[in-house]
Amino acid sequence: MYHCRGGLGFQNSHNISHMYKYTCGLCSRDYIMVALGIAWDYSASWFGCICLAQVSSLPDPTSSQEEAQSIDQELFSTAGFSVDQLMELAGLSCATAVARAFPLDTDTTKGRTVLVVCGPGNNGGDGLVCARHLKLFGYEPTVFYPKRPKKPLFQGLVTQCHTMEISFLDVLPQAEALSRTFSLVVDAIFGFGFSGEVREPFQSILSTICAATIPVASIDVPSGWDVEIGGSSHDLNPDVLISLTAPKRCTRNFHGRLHFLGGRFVPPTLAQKPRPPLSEHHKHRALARPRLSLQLPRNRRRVSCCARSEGSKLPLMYI
Ligand SMILES: NC(=O)C1=CN([C@@H]2O[C@H](COP(=O)(O)OP(=O)(O)OC[C@H]3O[C@@H](n4cnc5c(N)ncnc54)[C@H](O)[C@@H]3O)[C@@H](O)[C@H]2O)[C@H](O)CC1
Ligand SMILES: [K+]
Repeated sequence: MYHCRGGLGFQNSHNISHMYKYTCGLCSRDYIMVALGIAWDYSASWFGCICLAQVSSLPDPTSSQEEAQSIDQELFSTAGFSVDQLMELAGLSCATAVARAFPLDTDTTKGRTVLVVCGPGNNGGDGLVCARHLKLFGYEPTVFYPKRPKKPLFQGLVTQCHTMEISFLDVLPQAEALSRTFSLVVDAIFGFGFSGEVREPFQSILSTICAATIPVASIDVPSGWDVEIGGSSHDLNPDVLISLTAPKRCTRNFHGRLHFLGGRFVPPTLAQKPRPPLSEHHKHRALARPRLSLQLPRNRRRVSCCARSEGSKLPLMYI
């Protein structure tokens, strides 16, 4: 399949001799259309135009929920990482992305106050680490952590936040007060472990965040979105998304301002492996081994052709 459209689908045409230069309305690449055969003299809009970027030749740069979970397991097993190590790197990359997307105004305290809302799983753990690093970067993070797992890992992260003099809220303010008090919400409620309908108290929490007028930066997955499909118009609409390890399928429906790819811990050997489920990959006929847009060290961006989040057309910023 090609990015195939009639002339109306393209913008910025100008005549170059007998060829026409177009920008593909789907992938924004420039390409030359040469008029072919009997239709040589006809107007460009008459033609069906073929963008040389074939849809099927681009590897799918996103990972399914199952793939994300299997990569996660491999990182812990064959790659020898511990969860707290990965969480530290994930949380640090989230704080770095937030600092890039919402830089501090050095003259005022404007934009310093960040509310980090943490969920009951590892996504929430990333949020706690992110809060700690934000504090070190000069922000004033506050954490709301309504469902706290009893595991030592999470208890330790809470203690670390307390030691950093990060305050915790007992109750989430109403949307208006929240928008007045904070400049930004970091959404660390759910990541790739989310499924089904959002249960309380998180349904009400998400409604409040949606009703607030301040920007949201989501960690890994916009909370409440189906990891594969995405969200609806009633759901969270984050300004910034920080995907971890690999963008999930739902990021095709992300239309925010900035999309980062963080979590710099994937060994190249793991990044180059084809991913299950193979049945899905068989759909991409032109490619025997589709590769994900996995996070690699800066000097080894072997998958840089995927550095674009398909669907949203936003460039991925490696952090
Ligand atoms: N390899 C990596 O990229 C790493 C990513 N990390 C982060 O970990 C999360 C995934 O963590 P996990 O604990 O598996 O899942 P979640 O945090 O997304 O959520 C699980 C949590 O949520 C509850 N839950 C699930 N569905 C619902 C629902 N419908 N309503 C209410 N509650 C729900 C469930 O019971 C659990 O308690 C990943 O996204 C990254 O952010 C790691 O930090 C490092 C490695
Ligand atoms: K999230």
